[in-house]
Amino acid sequence: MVKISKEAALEYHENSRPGKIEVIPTKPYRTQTDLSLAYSPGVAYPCLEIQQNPDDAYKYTDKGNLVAVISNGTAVLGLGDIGALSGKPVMEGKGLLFKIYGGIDVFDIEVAEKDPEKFCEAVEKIAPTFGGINLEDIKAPECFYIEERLKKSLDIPVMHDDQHGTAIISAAGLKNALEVNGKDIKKVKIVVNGAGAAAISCTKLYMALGAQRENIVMLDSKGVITSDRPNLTEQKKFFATDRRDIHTLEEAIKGADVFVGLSKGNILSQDMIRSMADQPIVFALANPVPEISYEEAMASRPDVLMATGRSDYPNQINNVIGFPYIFRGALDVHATAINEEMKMAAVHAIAELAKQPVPDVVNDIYQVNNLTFGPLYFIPKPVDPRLITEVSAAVAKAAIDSGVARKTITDWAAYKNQLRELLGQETKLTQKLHDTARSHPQRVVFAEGIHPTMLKAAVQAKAEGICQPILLGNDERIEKLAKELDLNLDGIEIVNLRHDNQAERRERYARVLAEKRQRQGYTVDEANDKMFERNYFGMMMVETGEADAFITGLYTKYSNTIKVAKEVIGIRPEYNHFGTMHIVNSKKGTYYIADTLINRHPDKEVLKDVAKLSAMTVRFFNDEPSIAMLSYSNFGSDDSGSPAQVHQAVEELQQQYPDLAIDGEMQVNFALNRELRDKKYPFSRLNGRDVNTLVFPNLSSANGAYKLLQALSPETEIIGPIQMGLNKPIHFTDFECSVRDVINITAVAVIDAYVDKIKNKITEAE
Ligand SMILES: NC(=O)C1=CN([C@@H]2O[C@H](COP(=O)(O)OP(=O)(O)OC[C@H]3O[C@@H](n4cnc5c(N)ncnc54)[C@H](OP(=O)(O)O)[C@@H]3O)[C@@H](O)[C@H]2O)C=CC1
Ligand SMILES: CC(=O)C(=O)O
Ligand SMILES: [Mg+2]
Repeated sequence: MVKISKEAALEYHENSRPGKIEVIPTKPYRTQTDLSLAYSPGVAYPCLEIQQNPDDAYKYTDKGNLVAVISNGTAVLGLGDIGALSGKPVMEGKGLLFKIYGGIDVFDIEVAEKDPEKFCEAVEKIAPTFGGINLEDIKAPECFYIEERLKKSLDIPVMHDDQHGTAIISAAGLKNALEVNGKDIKKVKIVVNGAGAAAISCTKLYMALGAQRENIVMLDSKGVITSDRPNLTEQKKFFATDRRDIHTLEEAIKGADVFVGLSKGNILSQDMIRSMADQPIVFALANPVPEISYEEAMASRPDVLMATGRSDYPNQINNVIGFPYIFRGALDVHATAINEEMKMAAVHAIAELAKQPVPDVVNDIYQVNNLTFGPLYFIPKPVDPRLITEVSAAVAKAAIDSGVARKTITDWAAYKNQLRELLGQETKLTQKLHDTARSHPQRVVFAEGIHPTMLKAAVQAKAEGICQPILLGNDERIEKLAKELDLNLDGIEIVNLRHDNQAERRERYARVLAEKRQRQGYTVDEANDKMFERNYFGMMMVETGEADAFITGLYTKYSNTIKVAKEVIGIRPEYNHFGTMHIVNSKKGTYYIADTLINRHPDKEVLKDVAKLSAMTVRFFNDEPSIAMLSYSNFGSDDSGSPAQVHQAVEELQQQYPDLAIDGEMQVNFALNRELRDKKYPFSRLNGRDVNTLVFPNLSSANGAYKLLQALSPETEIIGPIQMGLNKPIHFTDFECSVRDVINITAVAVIDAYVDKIKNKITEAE
């Protein structure tokens, strides 16, 4: 677990430039025209439109995606009343979280005003700027009045995050923790330490989930809140107990099932936890120092179900799991409020998500093997990419159903896709690939069933409906690994190709292969031996039609796989070579790069085949190829060696395919800059066209190019390698590829297999 030092935290905030956020323009601004549109005179037009119709502010400004994080600094984390300015790092932090998790822009606004009336007036005056208001770290009881008044006076969602954000997450956590220990919310005894903004709101929500008021004891800085205490605020009075036998936390907590701390650090002892009932739930949520440290709580007794507000321990119950997504959903339907229905929808969506298999990206970030629902994982991690789709969609839907939405959503699948895209989780192309594969799932053989990445990918691809996986490998070892990784193998076939029960199959495959290659000196005995190798066996499954596609490469060297593929599957009759392509999905657009893996030193003929295969593959992805044949010279400027070979390949291809948009040789900058190319080389066949396909002169340059992009711009998605030119859908993976990479390739293989089947049907019909 990461330990943070004061020095590191201060350096983080100071370094490169002070603070954590900045404002970035979203429209072009480089030319005189751009500036005239962005500002005077052009800007006057949207102003006048908004004057006519105020709702147009959502159309012409960032209002609909802009939230104010507003605080007066009176209850900053558990640090207390440290003042508006001192709270600014927290508010900037919230801004950062809104942006990275919800794609929402934030202005943090620190108002140096403790008087609730004056504070509300200030907020009301600046409200037109925003699509929503997140009140933050304002102390109780003032926060209750402030929120109520602003909710009434403003027609945009207003939420005091410390109250409702915390309530939503901790209610989801409580619901799930009670599922882990099997206790009934209606019967559990709950001690809430703290009676401020967060504590009051959390406890109300637990009651909405079924907790009984008579089972709840609340404490503030003076001890147990009993009904005979004078001068209780309205909120505290509501939770005051009639019991007279308890005064301190130590007395109150005896025999309790649940402790919720929303007070301050280090006030809960190990003995107090030991005095609680079986399998006690301890939520020590004060920040930054919890009511008891995670280590101490865990050491107090073995059956404790523990959560803190911090990111460095298991079960982080922190409003960050809620506010970005709650506001996202509310903003997307132009909600006028965040109401009880929306909050409850968020509780259930968050609780449900913790029970679903965890995506690899989450395991990777936390450097764990497999997070699974249970004592150490009963609340989703803040980095879970599914939170935005599940929680925001649930909130938006509840807003529509409860009548506070000014805009409706009907296509929920499209909305979820849009949310994924917003955070760059999925580009349109991968979505399209997955959707297409899902509509025609095929039988895919995964060669390395015993590799954790491939096993996870196969299970996930099955769960997503992309394919019916067949795993090659030792069934006992695969089952053991699946158990360790907590993967469900239901409905997944495992073929132990070396087992006796596969003898008939091996012999049959050997006969087919030997017959196919008898003119290349193959004997049945030799072929029989080869069937003990997974690449031979797996490819034969596809060759004989017992499977539709094959994925390999996590263990095996390409040179070996290529050799086997050529022997077993063979190259398409109209070509003499095959190759691979990588698709690069960048902010600038989608580019197809070839040949990235196969042909080390291509001659002119190989280059021609790679270019033709690239054109075919780009069309396969429903794009029109516009091909630049690359080199380090332009259109004959160097007439020897590698450029000359590219030059000649282009000449022959242009003659053979007069309609194909292809030209070269050219340098990458001319390929990617149409204006520059058109100006300098107006004769080019690519004149007026953007290039989308880059055929490199050799393997080193193509391979280096996509790896460079991968390393320099992690936000760029790279799909591949995509095999082109073999007779059947045999696809390769990179050694170091992720589960997601394998799933993407699986989707390509499935589509490839489906297209093959259609083509075969057409040929048969003819
Ligand atoms: N994990 C999470 O997501 C969140 C955690 N929090 C944490 O919860 C805590 C409270 O925040 P918030 O409600 O906004 O602040 P408030 O100032 O509104 O409330 C603080 C409450 O704590 C009580 N308190 C202080 N000391 C003690 C003590 N020794 N024993 C019992 N109660 C005590 C105060 O009592 P009194 O009423 O007598 O003054 C008050 O009721 C903070 O540590 C904050 O970081 C808050 C929001 C979200
Ligand atoms: C998390 C949070 O909002 C707080 O501790 O105040
Ligand atoms: Mg807070």
